Amino acid sequence: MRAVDERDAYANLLLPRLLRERGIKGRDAALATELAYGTLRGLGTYDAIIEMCSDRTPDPDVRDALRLGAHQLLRMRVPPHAAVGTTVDLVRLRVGPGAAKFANAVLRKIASRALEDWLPIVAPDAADDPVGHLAVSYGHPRWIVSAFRDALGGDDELTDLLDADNARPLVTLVARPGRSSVKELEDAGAIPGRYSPYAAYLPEGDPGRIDAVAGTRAAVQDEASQLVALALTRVPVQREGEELWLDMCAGPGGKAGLLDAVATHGDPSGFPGGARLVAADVQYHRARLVWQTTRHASVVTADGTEPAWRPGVFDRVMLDAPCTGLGALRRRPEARWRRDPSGIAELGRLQRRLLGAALDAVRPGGVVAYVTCSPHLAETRVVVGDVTGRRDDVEQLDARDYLPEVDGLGDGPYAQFWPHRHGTDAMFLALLRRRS
Ligand SMILES: C[S@@+](CC[C@H](N)C(=O)[O-])C[C@H]1O[C@@H](n2cnc3c(N)ncnc32)[C@H](O)[C@@H]1O
Repeated sequence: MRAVDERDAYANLLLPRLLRERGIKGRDAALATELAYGTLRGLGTYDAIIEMCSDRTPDPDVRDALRLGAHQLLRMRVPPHAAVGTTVDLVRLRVGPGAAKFANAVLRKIASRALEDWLPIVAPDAADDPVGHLAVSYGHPRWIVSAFRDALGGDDELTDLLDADNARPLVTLVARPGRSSVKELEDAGAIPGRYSPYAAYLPEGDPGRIDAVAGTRAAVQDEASQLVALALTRVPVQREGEELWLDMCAGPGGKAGLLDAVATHGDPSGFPGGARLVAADVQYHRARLVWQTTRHASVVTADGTEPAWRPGVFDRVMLDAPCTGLGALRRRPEARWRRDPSGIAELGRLQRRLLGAALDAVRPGGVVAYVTCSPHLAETRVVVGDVTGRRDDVEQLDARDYLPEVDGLGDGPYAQFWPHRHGTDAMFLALLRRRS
């Protein structure tokens, strides 16, 4: 908690390391993970309740301990005396006896009500301020609730989505075609995925212990990430001989890993195999990760907006654009509090430039997949609409036609995945063909 607050650490990277280093395993590791991730997700709600119960602003150390205590008292089945006792002990140890007394008083007030009784007190009234009400009740910043509501086109599924964001996601694996198989992952304890022919869900345990994952023949990859890459490979393009593909923003290499395998070995439900993949990323260290993940791809460090390749040479281009990542909040517990809507305009300019460059890179008749791991309209439809509106050489395909195994992707021509509908990240896909 302190590392996340003080040095912007990523909890999902730091915590597994801390657990390993300290030899914390099994149920203790599960408890520590729920404490850290659950507390970070619910910060907005807990801070509002803590403020209501305190007569002064707590120091950062004390505030983090109170947040941990609030999560145990309000959302976990920890007995109240244990939640209060351990939190007070922690404050005494880290800060001192005065602060421990203060923490004890605040926690006792928090413990006096259940979460459903606190929410009407701390959250704005639903009738006056529906977005503010949901923001506090479901632990999301207000601007994100608004963005989700706009992207969903209304309120009907909004609470389902916010709930899904607060739930622990299943670990999804991809068995890279030609290199591993779902059967191999099943033998290691995974369950076949719902949509992607290469997906398997791992109900428990560390994916790193699976041989196929350790050997990069399989990897951890969200199912929607797999499907948007497969959709790009399923669009027919007329070409005799080997196709040339580009993954323009490839780091760290999730989609490139799958594209590389399909390019080489083919996909029984679509592409027959026989393509070469060029994978680029502007950051050298991210390009290196792509290089480690792929087998046959040519990997380059390159800025997609200042291409290192000739225009009009690729048959298929994957543009998995840098974005806010609002579609993957369930994976990164603290991310929702760190993002800031002011960054969207600048990201939007980069997304437009990259999409223009992707369309220039593809040959007439070829196809571009524009993908974001965000459902925010300013990063999805608005970007695609602006860029295609300024060109007369682009035809938008109905992306849903290339994902026949998945329902509920929206009204088209885009495909929008949702955590509450599909159990995946909220990934967006537009498929654009360059006119011949
Ligand atoms: C959403 S991530 C891509 C994730 C990747 N496709 C995967 O599946 O693992 C976006 C990537 O774009 C890269 N990027 C940002 N600006 C870029 C640019 N101008 N040219 C190329 N890559 C860029 C970032 O370094 C980052 O690795």
